[in-house]
Amino acid sequence: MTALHTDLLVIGFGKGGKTLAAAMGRQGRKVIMVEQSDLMYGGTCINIGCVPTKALIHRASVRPPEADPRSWFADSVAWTGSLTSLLRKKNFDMLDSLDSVTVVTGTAAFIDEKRVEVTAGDDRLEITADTIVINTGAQPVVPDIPGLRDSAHLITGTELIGSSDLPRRVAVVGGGYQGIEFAAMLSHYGAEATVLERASRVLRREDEDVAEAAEKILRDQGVTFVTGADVTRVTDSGDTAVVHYEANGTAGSLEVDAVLAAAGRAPRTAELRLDAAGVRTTDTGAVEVDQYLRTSRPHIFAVGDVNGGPQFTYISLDDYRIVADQMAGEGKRSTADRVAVPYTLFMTPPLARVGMTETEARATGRPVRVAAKPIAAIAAMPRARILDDVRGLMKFVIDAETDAILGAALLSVDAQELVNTVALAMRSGVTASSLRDAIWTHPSSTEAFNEVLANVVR
Ligand SMILES: Cc1cc2nc3c(=O)[nH]c(=O)nc-3n(C[C@H](O)[C@H](O)[C@H](O)COP(=O)(O)OP(=O)(O)OC[C@H]3O[C@@H](n4cnc5c(N)ncnc54)[C@H](O)[C@@H]3O)c2cc1C
Ligand SMILES: NC(=O)c1ccc[n+]([C@@H]2O[C@H](COP(=O)([O-])OP(=O)(O)OC[C@H]3O[C@@H](n4cnc5c(N)ncnc54)[C@H](O)[C@@H]3O)[C@@H](O)[C@H]2O)c1
Repeated sequence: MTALHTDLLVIGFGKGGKTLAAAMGRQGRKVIMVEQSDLMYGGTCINIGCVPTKALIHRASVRPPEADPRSWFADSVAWTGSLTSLLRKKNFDMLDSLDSVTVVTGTAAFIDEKRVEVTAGDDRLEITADTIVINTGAQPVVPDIPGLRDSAHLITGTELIGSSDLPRRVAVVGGGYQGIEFAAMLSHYGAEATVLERASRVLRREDEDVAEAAEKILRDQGVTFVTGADVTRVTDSGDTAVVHYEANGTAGSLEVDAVLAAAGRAPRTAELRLDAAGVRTTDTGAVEVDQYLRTSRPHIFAVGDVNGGPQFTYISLDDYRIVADQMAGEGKRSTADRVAVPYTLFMTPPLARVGMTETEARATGRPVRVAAKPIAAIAAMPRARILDDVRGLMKFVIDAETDAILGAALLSVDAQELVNTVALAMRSGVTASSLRDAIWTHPSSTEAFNEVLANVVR
């Protein structure tokens, strides 16, 4: 077995790890990046996550009327494949072009707290490192439903976006981010999508008025929701599967071509042999870290989905900043600094959120003011009419005493961009009145803030 020593070993080509590898490599440190698959250079987001899903969602919205939806789906999958290949190559080159960085393709596992073994077929490589960063991401959870794991019709999101064959009828198990985005996307391509969600409603993190508005848009578009659903069994029957469930005391079943597992993603640690290194995990199977992302072994860090934090690419990127600050900065940055972290659910139009919901704000006991308006009623936002989509609403939750913005829910065209302005305002202490009275370009979606923030509804 060959043995190497390096300053920094990164396990997994995710967002935080690759950014750290490039930054430390540019500073002249010796870095080894280990990635288990050459189809995953660049990690989940660009290969099987954010980028391909949003590309397919976008392509669904630009289908020419004369194009057959199924052929358009196949074309879109091919187009998306070219895009991810391009990004994968750029990501590989970003590290490979640095003299001090080596990319090793193989699966990493700890031998002890300083030594890691990388395996690729019969090849073995032993690496020792001063600092080790675990960035192995997460993997889909397939719920333990009788018949599901053995069903020939079970698919994950990765399989769905890699196949040019659009399933005609799909049961989506789980109504979280993946469930809703995939169901919305599939229905845009003409498939029948039914979301089976265990909880009593979808989007349960959102205020009821916001969740209802979003759900109505999805239902109008053709997505079916079964909430309070206990999926009891999946049985294959030739070319189709039958999904049996109980919801609100009633038994039901669905015959479908595919059953999509969208019931969450669990930290990926199984292959790492963390025990050998003395790296502890939490009850949920994540690598246990402190606010500086150090594991129970101080020279080993964990960044991204594997450390059990919010599963977003930009959180993995911020994890990089914290570890880089530990390795080469003042060591002050921590997860505790994070304020007003926004997120976007990419339905059409998108639902973006930041800060507290109205329910959360009222639960604090402070006086709360709510400013809101349906998009169709906002005269100062012709942008939505130009894009021919006036669905949705905007809602701001404001501290009635201090005028501070406590949170916002934006269900509208461009919401994925708008929310970043609101988040920056919240972080910078910009008041609701300042956001309301600011000068914005025209025609833009941001100018809606002039009108919505002036419309106090309660
Ligand atoms: C369908 C889907 C859509 C999403 N959409 C969004 C979105 O719109 N916006 C957003 O912010 N987030 C989105 N996410 C979440 C986002 O993709 C993840 O939070 C993010 O990619 C996590 O990055 P990471 O740094 O944790 O590692 P990852 O990017 O997951 O990288 C981990 C890497 O480690 C490798 N690896 C694993 N084990 C080993 C091992 N033992 N040895 C060597 N290599 C190993 C894996 O092959 C992988 O390449 C989406 C996720 C999915 C699945
Ligand atoms: N736009 C984005 O930012 C985006 C998009 C996709 C994924 N992601 C990330 O990926 C992560 C994983 O997404 P996800 O949607 O798989 O997970 P999730 O945790 O968001 O949602 C999983 C849903 O499945 C339900 N569920 C679990 N078991 C079930 C069962 N047996 N039957 C019915 N319902 C069941 C849960 O109640 C939950 O609502 C998310 O947490 C998110 O951070 C982000």
